[in-house]
Amino acid sequence: MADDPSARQQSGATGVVVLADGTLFWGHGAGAEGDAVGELCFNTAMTGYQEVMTDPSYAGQIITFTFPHIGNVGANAEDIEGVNPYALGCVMAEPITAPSSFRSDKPFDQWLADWGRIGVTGVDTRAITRRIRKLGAPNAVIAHNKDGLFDIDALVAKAAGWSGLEGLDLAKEVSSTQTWVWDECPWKLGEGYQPGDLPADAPHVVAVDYGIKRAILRQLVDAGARVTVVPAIASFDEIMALNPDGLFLSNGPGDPAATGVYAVPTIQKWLATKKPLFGICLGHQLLGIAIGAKTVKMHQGHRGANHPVKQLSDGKVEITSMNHGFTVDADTLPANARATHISLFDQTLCGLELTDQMAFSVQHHPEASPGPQDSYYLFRRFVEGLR
Ligand SMILES: NC(=O)CC[C@H](N)C(=O)O
Repeated sequence: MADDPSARQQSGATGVVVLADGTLFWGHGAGAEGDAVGELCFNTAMTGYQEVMTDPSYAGQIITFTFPHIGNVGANAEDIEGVNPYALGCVMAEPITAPSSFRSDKPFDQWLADWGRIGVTGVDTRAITRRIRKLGAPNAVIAHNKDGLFDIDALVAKAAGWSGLEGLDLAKEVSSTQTWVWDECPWKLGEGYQPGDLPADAPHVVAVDYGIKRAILRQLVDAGARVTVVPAIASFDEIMALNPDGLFLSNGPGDPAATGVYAVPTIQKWLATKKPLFGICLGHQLLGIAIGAKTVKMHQGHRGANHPVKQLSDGKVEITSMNHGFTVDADTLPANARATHISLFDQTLCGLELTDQMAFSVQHHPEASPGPQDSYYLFRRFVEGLR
């Protein structure tokens, strides 16, 4: 008898996560209806689901939240890291929790729907996480239909037919296309985001936007830098025309090797000026490639807000926020670079610096949002180096 996909529907299910190998995780749809294909990952942060969803580095990815109380602080217009959600959707264990926060404008479910993002709740997120840990991050489709109508074979084919994140330059897609000035500091209770108000002779940082998080921009300003943001494809000459004291390379989505095709020549020209450089996450990976190191795709990636990272100079451990699926292979660092930080979860490289000029980068997210603030010192170190 011919296979009947409808026979494989689960009664009452309005949402499903479909892996490329045909594995199905049934649940209840939330947010927008429809389907989206990308890489399925997991994030272990206990707070900050809205920041996570709007981090441009999550473009092309579907996030499984391992923390069950998603929705408890609702959604607002302030806690966003990019202009809209970049993650394709999210998978949750429990129904979305009703908001209980004075800062909430709307329930998370409504926010997802308003932005056209799909959620699936009631899923065994531990089973997904165990599977990713064992077998790596799969390509998958997340789908929501309020009548429970899914063409499973078509969804499996869509997941299996997606080319995957490797080789994908997504930075160009999420980057701003214009040059703009950022002048805002972190948020204060009762006051909101603070103005930068920096003197005209404060050091000037040009930040290359490969998918930059707003929290990074706020930390740079808070550390005392005037910041101009340029598109990912900005040329060396365009950057130099802004007369920067330092260059910042942002976080961003996709495969660093693919973005490196146009980013690396610009970075190499900057390094030749010997002026300071600081990179975060994708920016760290791009600096790595620019100095001749190699990046590799990780088995499962690091995504969460509790990742211990050791500073190799003094053995200090900082608890960090992370979101990456690629890593710089420490064994490929050139002679004029050294490892500065490593992950205590798997010893992967988490920071590097050049020994003959001020250029350094970290794989984790010192700006947090969400996550611990142990690594804020890196922004001060960079901006002090510009004076
Ligand atoms: N947050 C980031 O900048 C992510 C960098 C890169 N896209 C990765 O997944 O490793």
